[in-house]
Amino acid sequence: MWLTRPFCFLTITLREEGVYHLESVDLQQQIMTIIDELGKASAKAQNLSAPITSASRMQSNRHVVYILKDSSGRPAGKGAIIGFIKVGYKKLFVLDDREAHNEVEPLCILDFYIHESVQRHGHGRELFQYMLQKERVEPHQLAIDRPSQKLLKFLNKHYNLETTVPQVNNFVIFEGFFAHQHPPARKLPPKRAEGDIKPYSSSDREFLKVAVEPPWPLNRAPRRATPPAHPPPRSSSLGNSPERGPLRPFVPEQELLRSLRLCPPHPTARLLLAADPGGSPAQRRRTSSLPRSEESRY
Ligand SMILES: CC(=O)SCCNC(=O)CCNC(=O)[C@H](O)C(C)(C)COP(=O)(O)OP(=O)(O)OC[C@H]1O[C@@H](n2cnc3c(N)ncnc32)[C@H](O)[C@@H]1OP(=O)(O)O
Repeated sequence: MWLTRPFCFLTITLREEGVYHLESVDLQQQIMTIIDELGKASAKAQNLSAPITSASRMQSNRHVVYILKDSSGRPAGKGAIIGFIKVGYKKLFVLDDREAHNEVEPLCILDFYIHESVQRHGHGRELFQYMLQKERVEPHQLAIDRPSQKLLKFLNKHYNLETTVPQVNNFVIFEGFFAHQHPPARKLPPKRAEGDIKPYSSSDREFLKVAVEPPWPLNRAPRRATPPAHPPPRSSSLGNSPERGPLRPFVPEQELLRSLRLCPPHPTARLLLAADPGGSPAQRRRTSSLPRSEESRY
C-alpha cells in the first residue's frame, strides 16, 4: 500500500556518545518517555508480562530504535507516533541445515510494533524497509527474536520469507541466512549440549519466562527443545489477551511531541536522526567497548 501522508522516521540509540550531549535535556527526556510508552504498548500487544523495550535498557546497550511518525496527524499538526522497530547485533550460535553450530553476529529484530488502529495499512512495511535501508541488510540476513504469528505472516507476505532453519534457541532465521554472512559464519565443532550455547544465544525475551511461568503444578508441561518452524503465538504461553476496544492514542502527544518535529531536521534533532548519528552500522558495531556477550540484552 502506498502511503500518502507525510511520514518521517526517527532513529534513536541512547548509548551513542552524541546523544548524551544533546543541547536539550528536555528533548532527551521526552524521547525516553516515548520509548517507554512504545515499549509498554508493544508488550501489551504481544501479551508480554513486561516491556522488552525501555529507555533505561537502551542506555545499557547499542540497540537502535526506528520510530515512524505521521507528521500530518492531529492534534494541530503535531503528529502521531505510529510504531517502532528495535534492532541490534547479537552474537548467536545458530544451526545450519546440517545441524552444525555456527557463530554469527547478525542484525536481530528485537521488538516491532505498529499501533493497533493502523495495523495492516502498510506502515509496518514502510518502517521495516527504512530500517533495512539504514542498516544495509537484506531480510534473509536477519535473525528474529521469537517472532509473533503476525510478524511471521508479515515477513512471508512482504519478503517471501517462509522456510525457517530450525534452531534450539528462540531466534528464527530463514533459508538464505548462511549465504550472506559477512564475515563468513565460523564453523564450530559439531553439535554441543544446548546448555553450552545458551549464554550467547539468549533472547531479549528470556527474562520474561521467569515472570510468566505458572506455579507448580501448572508448570509441568514438557519443554520443546526445538521451536517449531512457526512458533506458537505468544498467547499460547501467556494466555489470551482480554478483548479490548480501540485504544486511545498511546502517547500523550501534546506533551511528548512538542520537541519532536524532526522533519525536516533541526539542529537539536540532528544527532538523533538516521543521518548517521554514530557512523555507519559497521562503525557502530566496532565502537563497542564491552565484549558482546557481556552487554545487557535489553
Ligand atoms: C521480534 C518481534 O518483534 S515479534 C513481535 C511483532 N509485533 C507484534 O506482533 C505486535 C502486533 N503487531 C503489529 O504491531 C503489526 O501487525 C506488525 C508490526 C507485525 C506489522 O505491521 P503492519 O503495519 O500491520 O504491517 P503491514 O500493514 O505493512 O503488512 C500487513 C501484513 O502483515 C501481516 N499482519 C499484520 N497484522 C496481522 C494480523 N492481525 N493477522 C495476520 N497477519 C497480520 C499480514 O501479512 C498482513 O498482510 P494482509 O493484511 O494482506 O494479511
